[in-house]
Amino acid sequence: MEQTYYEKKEAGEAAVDLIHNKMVIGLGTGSTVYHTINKLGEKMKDEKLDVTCVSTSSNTTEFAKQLGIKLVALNDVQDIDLTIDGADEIDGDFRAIKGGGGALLFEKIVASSSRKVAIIVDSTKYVDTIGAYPLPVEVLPFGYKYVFERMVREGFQPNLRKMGNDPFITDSGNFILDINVSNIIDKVDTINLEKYINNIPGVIENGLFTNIVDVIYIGKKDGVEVKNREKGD
Ligand SMILES: O=C[C@H](O)[C@H](O)[C@H](O)COP(=O)(O)O
Repeated sequence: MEQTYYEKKEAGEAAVDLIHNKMVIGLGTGSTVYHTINKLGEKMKDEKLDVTCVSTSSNTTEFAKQLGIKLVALNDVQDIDLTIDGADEIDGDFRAIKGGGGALLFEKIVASSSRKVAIIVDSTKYVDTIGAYPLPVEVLPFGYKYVFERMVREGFQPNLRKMGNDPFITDSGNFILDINVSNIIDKVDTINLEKYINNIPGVIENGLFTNIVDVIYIGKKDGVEVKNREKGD
């Protein structure tokens, strides 16, 4: 088994231990959460676990349905007990970059609605400082060129994400600009950067998750390391 795959599986499955009967669970998106969803499906059958889930993407919805996992719309729950999701990068300050798969908008809304957020990653994604991974920014197709040009002027070196020859379209019908924040991430307050980008007219959301993550599960070759955020951080 490839090392990264193994680490994703270990981390994804370990986080299922956080799920208990009658909980409302936010299910993230991607190849790491795939293992969480799969394991949850098994646990629901084996232990007759009764949980209700909220999905963050059409892909996750499809997979969870195949496993018979009970899904409800976010608007139909009071709040979410726990969300489990992957990330493209995360650091020791519990700052993450998400959206490599294009699901950042629903992921951020679901994570923001959750009492607890667990991020599951393989060891390559746990870094000293986030920023090497391009930051996904979801933009409205209307006038996206304005946002693009502004990003160029401000040194963010944007790339319009493509699917073949066409723009990649998110589940909400928007485009994604992948921008470079590697030069500034250490020079600015990332909470302000997250807000600054979202304040540009036409930007819907960006993949910086600066003040949301409570616990990180890192898959490693010799097991899973769990890092809990200190209260008050
Ligand atoms: O849009 C996608 C999400 O933010 C994913 O959670 C993130 O890209 C990590 O995905 P994966 O677990 O497939 O590496």
